[in-house]
Amino acid sequence: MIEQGGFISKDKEIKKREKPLTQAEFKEQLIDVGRLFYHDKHPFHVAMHEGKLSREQIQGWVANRYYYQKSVPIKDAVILSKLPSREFRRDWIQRITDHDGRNEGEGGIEAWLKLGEAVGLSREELLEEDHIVPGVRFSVDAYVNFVQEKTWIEAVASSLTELFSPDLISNRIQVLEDLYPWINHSGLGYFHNRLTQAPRDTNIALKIVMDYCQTPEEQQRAIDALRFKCDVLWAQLDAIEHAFPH
Ligand SMILES: O=C(O)c1cc(C(=O)O)c2c(n1)C(=O)C(=O)c1cc(C(=O)O)[nH]c1-2
Repeated sequence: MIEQGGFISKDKEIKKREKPLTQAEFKEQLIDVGRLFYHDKHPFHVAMHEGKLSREQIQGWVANRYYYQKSVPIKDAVILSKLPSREFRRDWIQRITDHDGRNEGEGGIEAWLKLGEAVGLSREELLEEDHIVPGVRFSVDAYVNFVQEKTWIEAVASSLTELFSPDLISNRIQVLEDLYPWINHSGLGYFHNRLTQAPRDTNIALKIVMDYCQTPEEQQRAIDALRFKCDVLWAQLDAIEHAFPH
């Protein structure tokens, strides 16, 4: 099904389909994209989970991913502005509050700054963005541009990588606690919070995508959007790995 170089030959068949996939087939296709292309399989994550990353590599990852963290609520604000109903907006706005917080000292970005401190980086270092490498900036910006340029439903579909994040993140918490004893474990709150936030968010997003993608073309565009997002996550790790080699 997957060819080396990243082509799913199955996709070509779907593009030619005249009938839409059933709901079950459509969901299976989405899950397949994650199974094949999600960043849990990236060599940098694999090395992290084997306890093989140095302090500098962990710090490089945390400092660079700060750029993703700070950009996520911006892309969600773009999606919010495009959603077609107040019911959808009521749900989606929660994502922005989760990251930005309602008050000073709250929210996911704040929690990420605390993670920075837990791995030995000052808040200032993260906020100044001195360690962010071009490939990370480019890939994250590509995600924000994608949701700006594409239809609202493709933008929603691109968030579905989070279907796959709870397994990765719960393993990551265990790994960071067990294999990196120099990290201050009280700084891992960000990841604990995502374990409830991500499933809640993806239940909503998946239902919207399943309900609204009815034609073969709409279904294919959602699958492609999810594949694009996997590439965004993968490209970030490529850039981090290159800047902080094993
Ligand atoms: O640590 C991870 O592996 C990971 C992955 C993802 C993802 O799969 O997109 C997100 C996050 N974390 C995350 O923390 C987060 O807030 C988030 C928001 C989104 C999104 O696309 O809206 N993905 C992710």
